[in-house]
Amino acid sequence: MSMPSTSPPTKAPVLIASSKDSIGSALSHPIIQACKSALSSRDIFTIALSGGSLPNFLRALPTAFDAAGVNPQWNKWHVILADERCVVSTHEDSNLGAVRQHFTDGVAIPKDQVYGIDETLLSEGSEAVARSYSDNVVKPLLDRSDGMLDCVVLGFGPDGHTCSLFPNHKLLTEQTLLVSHIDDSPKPPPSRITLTFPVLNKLSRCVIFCGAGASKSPILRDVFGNAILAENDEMRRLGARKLVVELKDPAPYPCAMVRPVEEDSLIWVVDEDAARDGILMKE
Ligand SMILES: O=C(O)[C@H](O)[C@@H](O)[C@H](O)[C@H](O)COP(=O)(O)O
Repeated sequence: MSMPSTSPPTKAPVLIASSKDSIGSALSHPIIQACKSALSSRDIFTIALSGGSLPNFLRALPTAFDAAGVNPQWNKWHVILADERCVVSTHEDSNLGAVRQHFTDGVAIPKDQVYGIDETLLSEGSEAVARSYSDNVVKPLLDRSDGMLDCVVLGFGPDGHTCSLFPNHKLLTEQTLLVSHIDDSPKPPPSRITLTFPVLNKLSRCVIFCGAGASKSPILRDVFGNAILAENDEMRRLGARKLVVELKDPAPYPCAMVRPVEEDSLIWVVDEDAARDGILMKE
């Protein structure tokens, strides 16, 4: 289990999958570790998931658990959304819809342990939706999980946003709310709810970033400094390589501002296309 630390990390491991097709198995590795660690201490595994391209990568999880010889104990999983668009779950923009379609509908996580927004509040606006998600979903799960989410799996956009925390937006300075609303998201749709930095940096045992494709490469180039190869046999088996990279200061984008203070609690998983100009050239 990770030990509390007093200062944010200055380095992070990066797993580089050989292609977009194999990123799911590389991503599964730290999720399996987080799940094992959580279930060895508690009877519950709490995980927050982004939307975008991420849910599709999670399709690899059941096979990866099998290959690792680890029982996922799906009935103990509680899945929340790192951010959600203020739409009903059947809408094509719904992150819950994508998470269900690509991941949770295919495994034995009880449906009532995959937590969407309260759609009856949509007519009242995004602030009411965010408050309800905080009070009725996030806070109770934190209580059941000894005060911290076990695992948070995030995407990052070509502008460096993560969750619905966008560059230069006032939400970057939110200190109090666990879940906030946003009505001017530069990425459509404009109305959303999102976990905030207090959750990502103080109340998360493990944060995993995942992204594929050349559009992510300039972001990685700005976020990371020097890289050192830290390959190991386990990574080779997954068709991936492991580097340890410096995190540049000051953090240039919202995704780089995620620096959970627990030791070994931040990891990035990308494919070769995303890493090519941003990381590999610094090896
Ligand atoms: O609701 C959202 O818009 C997502 O949760 C968002 O934060 C996403 O993770 C990034 O935009 C990366 O998306 P891609 O992986 O599709 O580039």
